[in-house]
Amino acid sequence: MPAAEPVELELSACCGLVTCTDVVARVDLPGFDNSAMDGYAIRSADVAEASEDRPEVLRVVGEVAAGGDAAGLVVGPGQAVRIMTGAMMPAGADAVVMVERTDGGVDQVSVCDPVPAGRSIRPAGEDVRAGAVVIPAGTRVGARTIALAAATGHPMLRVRPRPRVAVISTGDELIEPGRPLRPGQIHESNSLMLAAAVEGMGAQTVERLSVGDDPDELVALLTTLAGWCDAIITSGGVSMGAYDVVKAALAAHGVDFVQVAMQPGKPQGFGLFGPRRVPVFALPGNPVSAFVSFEVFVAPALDAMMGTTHERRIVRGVMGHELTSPAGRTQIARAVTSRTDAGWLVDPVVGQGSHFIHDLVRANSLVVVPEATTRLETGDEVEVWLLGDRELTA
Ligand SMILES: Nc1nc2c(c(=O)[nH]1)N[C@H]1C(S)=C(S)[C@@H](COP(=O)(O)OP(=O)(O)OC[C@H]3O[C@@H](n4cnc5c(N)ncnc54)[C@H](O)[C@@H]3O)O[C@H]1N2
Ligand code: MOO
Repeated sequence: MPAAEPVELELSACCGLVTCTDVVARVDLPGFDNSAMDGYAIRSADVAEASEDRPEVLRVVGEVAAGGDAAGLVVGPGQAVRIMTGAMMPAGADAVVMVERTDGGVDQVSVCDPVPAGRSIRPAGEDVRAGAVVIPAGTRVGARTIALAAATGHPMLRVRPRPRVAVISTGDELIEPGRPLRPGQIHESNSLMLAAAVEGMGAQTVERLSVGDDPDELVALLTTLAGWCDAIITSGGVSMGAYDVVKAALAAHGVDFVQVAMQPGKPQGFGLFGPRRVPVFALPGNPVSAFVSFEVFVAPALDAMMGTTHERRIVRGVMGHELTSPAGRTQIARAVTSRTDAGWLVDPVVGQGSHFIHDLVRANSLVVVPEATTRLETGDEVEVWLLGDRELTA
């Protein structure tokens, strides 16, 4: 999947995106020697003999707060300048004594402790030097990266734009959650799940729709969406049923429908639709199948469009109980995986059918059972993909 052309975006719009040039610090961090404490800038030699019983008394010759210019201030022998956290150090001072270790005086101050030279001073450039690469190209931007870019003087970052993704659920049986169900109907959940998964990756869900089993309507909708979206995800209608609308509608439009040796997620469709060759991921309708298909096929593609490689958190775990698996298909089982003293312990959830949404949410991981394995015993080693979210129910 080709990566999108880079754009310059304001920092506030960059969370979840990937940088495509090195970010070079425009300023030192800290930008100037400054105080780490509210207190007094002093000369350490002046307070070398100070104690609770015999405090050193210094004359306060000025005050500097954060944002104030200390250029006109000089601390001479026997003198102090009142200083606030983040304020510029005045010339002559080589340490700061925190206010709690003084009497807090305004015209003169009694200091109860000796402080070594350099105490409570944050030197210029201690954290970052101007000109240093602080955020390499290819970094996924998060809250902390945004802070670093801002602090080093960058209002914008060069990133790959958020892919604009349309999510379409298909099926005459689907009813918006909250609306009453007639016999045979169910609440639509896949479009909401897939839209959230898209957003969770840093991509953007620009349309979320649920349509019925009318092939012409679906083709017309995709034709419109493919005029401006970057990717389209459908769910349902890809299997062998008489009303499998996605397959019926899109097979004639360059979308291939295949059976993947995987469970869940056996029936899949993929193709490039319309003149803009927009990728269409036609996922199966069973909710667990749709989720696993997103993880396996869609997430890596969206990451590639955003200019990065999809990284899974893979660990080796040990089965906490047995699990059967279909022959000839790689099973992506759902499990609760926990870290123990002996390593990662893997407990597959009870409901491994493709319709068990509650058990999908109970799981915090996916277990990869190889195609040739039909049974895992307690104690067998397996590959586990830890899911990166914080969804966990009892
Ligand atoms: N004869 C065969 N039947 C089926 C096969 C097969 O090989 N031969 N494969 C099964 C497998 S595996 C899967 S997975 C499903 C995939 O079916 P579809 O992609 O055609 O999906 P639907 O039939 O439309 O729906 C399946 C199931 O999921 C529910 N669903 C659909 N969309 C949503 C939604 N947006 N939100 C919530 N639930 C949804 C739907 O009501 C069905 O229960 O096919 C098997 N059949
Ligand atoms: O592939 Mo289906 O997804 O086994 O339930």
